[in-house]
Amino acid sequence: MIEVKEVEKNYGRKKILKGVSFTANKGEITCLIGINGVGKTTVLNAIMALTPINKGQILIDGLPLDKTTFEKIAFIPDTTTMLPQMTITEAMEFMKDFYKCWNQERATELLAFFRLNQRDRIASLSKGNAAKVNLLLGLALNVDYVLMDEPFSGIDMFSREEIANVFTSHLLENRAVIITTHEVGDIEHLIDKVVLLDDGMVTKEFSAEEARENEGKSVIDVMREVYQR
Ligand SMILES: Nc1ncnc2c1ncn2[C@@H]1O[C@H](COP(=O)(O)OP(=O)(O)OP(=O)(O)O)[C@@H](O)[C@H]1O
Repeated sequence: MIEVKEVEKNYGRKKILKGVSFTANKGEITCLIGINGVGKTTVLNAIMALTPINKGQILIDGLPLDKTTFEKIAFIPDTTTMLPQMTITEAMEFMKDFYKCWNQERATELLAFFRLNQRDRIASLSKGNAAKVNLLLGLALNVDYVLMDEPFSGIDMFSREEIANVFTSHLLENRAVIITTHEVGDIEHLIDKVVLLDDGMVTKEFSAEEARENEGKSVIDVMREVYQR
């Protein structure tokens, strides 16, 4: 389980996170939602210890962040992290050399899943295929926790559908996934838990299924109520 407890984060004098708390469990997809600049990426960066927090605590399987906890988490950013001249094969080889938990079999499966050509160079990829390569490189790691920052950003409808299919595949089974997205409609039916952020705080945390079944509300309906839009 990932536990984010009363996390506060300032950039200079600006308070970005003002006591954010939520949990993400294995076998569940937790979706962090909020308007531009509310701090969604900051939360993911804090979980990866890419940015220090000012207050609060983040626990992975009950333990504070350290070298061993990083081996349990894959971070899938919304930008390409590989060198543009690399081919997809070279990017995969780089990951294999760098991470002990690289799973080549799963990488090969993901190549086929996303119908990618491993000889293509990173620089030549469309935005949709670049996002799929990011997902491939992250999901091929044998880790329990996966953080995805805006995997659907700027991507056409068909690629978004292909990416959404990964959520119902065995590739995410038994993992805890935290995703940030503005394209809620694409994965609304796949989300287990929703964490709504506003003004540096969690304004609502709810089960998407319970909202659907008990109140007949979609995630977007609940968002409209909370944000009064
Ligand atoms: N390294 C940094 N230095 C200073 N301010 C930063 C830094 N990183 C982020 N911020 C600020 O922190 C706030 C939250 O940024 P963050 O990227 O976490 O928001 P977000 O919710 O992910 O936004 P978006 O939906 O646009 O991706 C923004 O006001 C941003 O300008």
